[in-house]
Formats: sequence, C-alpha cells, structure tokens
Amino acid sequence: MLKVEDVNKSYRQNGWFSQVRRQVLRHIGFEWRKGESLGIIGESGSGKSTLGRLLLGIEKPDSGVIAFDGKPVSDRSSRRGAISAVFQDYTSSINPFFTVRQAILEPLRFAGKASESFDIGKLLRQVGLDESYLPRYPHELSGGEAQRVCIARAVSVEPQCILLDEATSSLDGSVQMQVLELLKRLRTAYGMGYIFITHDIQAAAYLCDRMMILRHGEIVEIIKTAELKHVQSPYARELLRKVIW
Ligand SMILES: Nc1ncnc2c1ncn2[C@@H]1O[C@H](COP(=O)(O)OP(=O)(O)OP(=O)(O)O)[C@@H](O)[C@H]1O
Repeated sequence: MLKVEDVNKSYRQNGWFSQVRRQVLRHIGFEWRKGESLGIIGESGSGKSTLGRLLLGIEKPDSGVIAFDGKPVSDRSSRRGAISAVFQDYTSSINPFFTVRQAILEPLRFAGKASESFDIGKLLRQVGLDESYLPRYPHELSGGEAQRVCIARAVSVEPQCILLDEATSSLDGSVQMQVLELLKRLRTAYGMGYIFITHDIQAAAYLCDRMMILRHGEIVEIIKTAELKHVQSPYARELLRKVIW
C-alpha cells in the first residue's frame, strides 16, 4: 500500500536564489491500495506531475510522509521493483542508442532480475509487439510502438504499481485506445495496479476504479469511478459536466 500523509510542496518562484516560494501541493493525503487503479485528474498546473514525482521519490516533499508498504519512497531500495513509471515523452524515455532488447533489459538488470531464462518475446507479445522489434532503435518505432516498449519496460520487473504520467496523452485517438486496452489487459494478466495521471477524464474513467480530483494543488474530491455522477464539489461537477452529462 502507498500511503500519503499531509504532503506539502513548494518551489522557488524566480529561480535558485529567490526567497519567494510558490505552494504547489497542499495537505495531500490519500491511500493507494494494492491492485487498485487510481486516476489523478486536474487541469494544467494543478500539481499532478509534481505529485507523481513525489510518489516516485524523484523529489522530496517540504513536509509530510509518503510511504510504500511502510517504508519512505525516498529510500530507493524500498521502492525498487515496487513502483515503475511511464511518462508522456516516450521518445526521451528510451536511450536513443539502445535497441528495444537493451531498453527492456535495462530495468531488469537494475532490479537484479535479468536472467537468461527471462522470456522477452512473451513480454513483447503481451504489449502487442513481437521479437522482430528487438534489434530496432527508438527512431525506427512509431509513437504507439515506442510507448508500448516503455510499458513493457515498466511491466518487466513486475512491480506492484505503475505510475503513468500523461502516458497516453500524446498518442492519437485509436492508438490511445489500444494502449488503454493494453493497460487493462496487463492489469488482469499481472495483477498490478496503476496510478494514472491525466487531464483526460474519459481515459481515466476507462482505466481507473477511483479518481482523485486536484485543483490548485489541493484534493477537491476522491470518488469511485462508478459514482462519478454523484460528485459533491461544484468544481468537480463543472469539470465532469462536459464529458459525463
Ligand atoms: N521544478 C519546478 N520549479 C518551479 N516550479 C515548478 C516546478 N515543477 C512544477 N512547477 C510549477 O508547479 C505547478 C504545478 O505543475 P505540475 O507540472 O505539477 O502541474 P500539472 O497538473 O502536472 O500540469 P500539466 O497538466 O500542464 O502537466 C506549475 O505552476 C508549475 O509551473
């Protein structure tokens, strides 16, 4: 379980030497339960990606606690293999000098899970590719294929949770749908859960069991997707109005 308690985060407003700080996240608290798919939705600038970086332990909060199975995520060894990430920018997520084979084996080696018996072909087929992609370089892949390779990398270590930050947003309509379907299938196949950061409420509704709505760095509401029509706060109602009703 991932537990977030009273997390606050600010950044210096005008560069390194500025004394002025802008509060980006305020009093964030929630739990992500094993196997769950939780959407984090909100408008641009609401703090979604910042929260994602804190959950991954890439950055530290000013105050508050983020713990995975009781251990702080800032402790790299505790989160290694527990949380993987897939980002929007699939082109820069893969080393341009790595083949697909090298790109997929990299996180496995890092997690100490690479072995001769690892079935890389099976993994590629799980994400809708096949062995013919193994010698290819990123520039020889379409956007959808590159993002599938990123997903394969994230899945390869069989983490408990994959954090996806706008991972389907830059794919065009039908490819985005294919990747969402793929994520649904992988969840069933591997039993892992997702934290799905997006401004696309429909994509989140498709993939997630619960949704957290962020505004100006604060949680407005956390609601089960099945009960989305019954959101309480005026902001959440307005945000959902266009796509739900
Ligand atoms: N490293 C940083 N230094 C200073 N300010 C930052 C930094 N990272 C983010 N911010 C600011 O924090 C606020 C929240 O940014 P964040 O990227 O988390 O929002 P978001 O909801 O993910 O937005 P988007 O949907 O546009 O990606 C923004 O005002 C942004 O300018």
